[in-house]
Amino acid sequence: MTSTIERPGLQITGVCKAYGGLQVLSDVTLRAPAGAITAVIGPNGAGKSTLANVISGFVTQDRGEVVVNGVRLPPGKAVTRAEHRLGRTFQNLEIFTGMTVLQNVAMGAYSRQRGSHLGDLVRGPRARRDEIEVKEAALALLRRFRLEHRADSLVESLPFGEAKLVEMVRVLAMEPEVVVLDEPAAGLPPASALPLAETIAGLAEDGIGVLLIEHNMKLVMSISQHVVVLDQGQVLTEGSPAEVQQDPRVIEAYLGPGATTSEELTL
Ligand SMILES: Nc1ncnc2c1ncn2[C@@H]1O[C@H](COP(=O)(O)OP(=O)(O)OP(=O)(O)O)[C@@H](O)[C@H]1O
Repeated sequence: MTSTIERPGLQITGVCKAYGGLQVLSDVTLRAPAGAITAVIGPNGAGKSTLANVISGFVTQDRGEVVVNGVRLPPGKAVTRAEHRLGRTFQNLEIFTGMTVLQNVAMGAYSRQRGSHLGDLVRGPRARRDEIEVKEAALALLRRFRLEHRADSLVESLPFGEAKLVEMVRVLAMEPEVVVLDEPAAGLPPASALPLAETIAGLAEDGIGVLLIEHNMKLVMSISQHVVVLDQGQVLTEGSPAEVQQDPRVIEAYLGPGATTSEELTL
């Protein structure tokens, strides 16, 4: 595996975005290096989802750039992200209903191949070879995440937690260098928190740069190496989980002026 020095991961520099008169992101600069979990936290409306949308090309920034391993990503072009090895999960689950779990995961692998030889996928012996490879890779991922018994189930028949895991596995099938996880714990029962934490930590151990956008502070503080706090579209502060939890500005941003307890940030 290449070293993290050769693969610097995700770099966001000076990103600005306004909707009408509302400045939603102001000069946001942060980095999510390969092999580590970088969390973005902040109160409701801080701009976290907008930032995820800018990174993944669903929203076009007014200024600033998004770079993955030294390559600048074209603003507002979500379809290019797979070829730049950037994957993303969504706050509101994005899965392909009407398809099986295996087909969902295989779609991730196909999107990786799309740039190279999509035409071949629908004709010729190479197409059949590719199809077999894609299926085997998808099955291997399902085994790794203990989902192989669900391979032939329609994805909409799964419990919510497993469907979310399928979404993540589909992203991994793209063999991403960087993943943006938008509130992976949202809607999950508390019992799912530990396996989810292990899954996300495993991505970083595999060398992926993880940008984790999350409201669940216990999850964030237990697995992140670096935490960036957004407030009103600006980076309020950043540091280790311990530093951020103790920062009076962070406590105030979450709990209001005059607050002194960090209880809510350590839940
Ligand atoms: N398409 C849009 N048009 C106008 N305003 C928008 C649009 N998208 C987001 N906003 C506004 O931008 C601000 C930031 O929203 P965003 O969803 O990015 O925040 P967030 O930190 O993800 O919030 P939450 O934690 O509640 O998901 C909010 O005031 C929101 O109303």
